[in-house]
Amino acid sequence: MPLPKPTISSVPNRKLHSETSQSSSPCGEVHVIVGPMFAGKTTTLLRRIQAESTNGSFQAKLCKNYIQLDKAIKDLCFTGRLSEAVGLLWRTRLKADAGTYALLLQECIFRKDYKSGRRIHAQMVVIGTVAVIKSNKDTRYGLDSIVTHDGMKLPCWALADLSSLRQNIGADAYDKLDVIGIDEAQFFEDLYDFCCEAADHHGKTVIVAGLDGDYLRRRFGSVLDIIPIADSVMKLTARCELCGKRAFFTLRKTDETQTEVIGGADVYMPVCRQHYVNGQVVIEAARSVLESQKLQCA
Ligand SMILES: Nc1ncnc2c1ncn2[C@@H]1O[C@H](COP(=O)(O)OP(=O)(O)O)[C@@H](O)[C@H]1O
Ligand SMILES: Cc1cn([C@H]2C[C@H](O)[C@@H](COP(=O)(O)O)O2)c(=O)[nH]c1=O
Repeated sequence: MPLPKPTISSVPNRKLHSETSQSSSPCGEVHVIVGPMFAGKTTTLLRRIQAESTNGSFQAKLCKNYIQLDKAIKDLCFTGRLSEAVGLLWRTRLKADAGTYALLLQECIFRKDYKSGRRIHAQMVVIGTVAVIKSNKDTRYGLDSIVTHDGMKLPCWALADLSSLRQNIGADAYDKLDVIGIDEAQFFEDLYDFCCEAADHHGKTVIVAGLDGDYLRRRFGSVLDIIPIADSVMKLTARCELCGKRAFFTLRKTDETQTEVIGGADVYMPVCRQHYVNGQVVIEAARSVLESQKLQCA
């Protein structure tokens, strides 16, 4: 006996853009990506954002013009003519469908064409697909982009707190958003409240990337607090800088003791358990030598 044809509404946990209004179907999703520094959290966040945009959680209205535009852009992308594809989108002043924007963005990132990427991202925010946010405490690569350790880059909103997103992009643009990506989540104090509201009441898919632990392996910010409200949790590992094994922890190389110290490979390195323990011993020893030298000088 043939199975009944699946309808859009039978697809679990997926919504059309028109269903995301706050009054009708408010259910969104929360996905959490954690791990030590250099584990690929930001890279995974960028990939998931692209995948979400292509998945069809948001659908632009299809009409003849859109279909032709999408096909033309895709053909240009697939034959490596990215700048022509971006130019075509601009000249026609039509909205492409979400998958096409995602493809363009992916191409821009892949070809390191950040100028076009910025324009595509701005357009995606306006038409209502995705907003990418990072903490404005992360000043390592400038404030207007999230950047991976190997140079992938995406324009973003650098905010002090998540509750200011709506005000920054405007209520209309916020309502149209389907996907919200948050990087450096450990620095946002209002992470829990924001994720609850955005996913439970505003129907957003929220993808969160951040450090679960600090350099002393203590919980960092509110990242662990959102595990109970998450649909999925992904714990990534890096490579231990000292032996190449899987690295679960981040070792701080300097003698600063405050929790928040912005930095990259100059200050931190990912390490396995063995080298974390050894490293802590070495750092403690160095610290006490320094302390005693300071006392002698005094
Ligand atoms: N020790 C390391 N282990 C794994 N990746 C590393 C390491 N050092 C540098 N990298 C680079 O960092 C990239 C991951 O960067 P990113 O996504 O920004 O990580 P995260 O956001 O978790 O800090 C990797 O693809 C790799 O090129
Ligand atoms: C371990 C640890 C890290 N930080 C800071 C250092 C960086 O600026 C970010 C993490 O960046 P990444 O994208 O995960 O590479 O957090 C800190 O302030 N305190 C710490 O203990």
